[in-house]
Amino acid sequence: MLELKNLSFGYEPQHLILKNISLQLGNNHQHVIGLIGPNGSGKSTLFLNLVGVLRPTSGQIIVDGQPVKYHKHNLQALRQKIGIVFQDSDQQLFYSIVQDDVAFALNNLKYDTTEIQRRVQEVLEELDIWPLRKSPIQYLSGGQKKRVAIAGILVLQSEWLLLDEPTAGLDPDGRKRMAQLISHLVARGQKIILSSHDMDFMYDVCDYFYLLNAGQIIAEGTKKTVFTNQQLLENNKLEQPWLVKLHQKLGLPLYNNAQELFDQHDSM
Ligand SMILES: Nc1ncnc2c1ncn2[C@@H]1O[C@H](COP(=O)(O)OP(=O)(O)OP(=O)(O)O)[C@@H](O)[C@H]1O
Repeated sequence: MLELKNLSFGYEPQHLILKNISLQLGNNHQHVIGLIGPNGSGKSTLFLNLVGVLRPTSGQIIVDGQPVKYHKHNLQALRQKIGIVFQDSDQQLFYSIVQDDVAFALNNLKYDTTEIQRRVQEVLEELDIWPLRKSPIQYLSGGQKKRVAIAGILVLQSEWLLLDEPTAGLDPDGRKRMAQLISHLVARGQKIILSSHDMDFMYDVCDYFYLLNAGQIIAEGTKKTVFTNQQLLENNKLEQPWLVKLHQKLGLPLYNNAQELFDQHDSM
């Protein structure tokens, strides 16, 4: 479990971006946790605190009962426990050949060569980019780069995966594949925290939400609790997902995802 205890953070100490956040992630069968909030509310900053790239100004992060320590070897262990995929894939790719890039962290951690090859192949196949393994990264499209960046984290087999704006720049097919990838990862036990402004996507894939505004968690709950509260969404400049609009404006049942709606329609 990940726990934040009175966590505050400021890039400058006198100007706090995250303000006294306390929460427990991974409780109550939460598998895909959505972090939502308007631009500049602190979502990426919170992610960077969770993976130890940024150090809280005050308060603590506790991972499986142990407070995070910021020595180099502790941070290396933390990154094997919590992997992050940045919004901008260019931030985490080294512009080498795909398979070398994906193997980079495992090489750094001095894994055995056979194990590295096995994991890299497994993940590239899983993400459907095995045919690209020998391609130079600079020749890939944005969506392909995103998958390579995810592959480079998945090979670490971390318990937690943080995805910052995973659908940014993806076409509808890429977006659909991302949703499929998330459900596939969750089915095999991966815990995911993701942040996105695409509320339809978030509604589809997440099972619990935290709403961040001006560095504070101002609401949390299931998709039903958060997304049927129109005032809360308006106050925080968030779009209501189309399935919730169908429910509230046309009186349809509140479906969990589009597939549920279409299955229901087909069986009529
Ligand atoms: N490196 C930095 N130095 C100083 N201030 C920063 C830095 N990075 C972010 N900020 C500020 O911190 C605040 C929160 O930014 P952050 O990127 O965490 O928000 P966000 O919720 O992820 O936003 P968005 O939805 O636009 O991606 C903003 O006011 C931003 O200007």
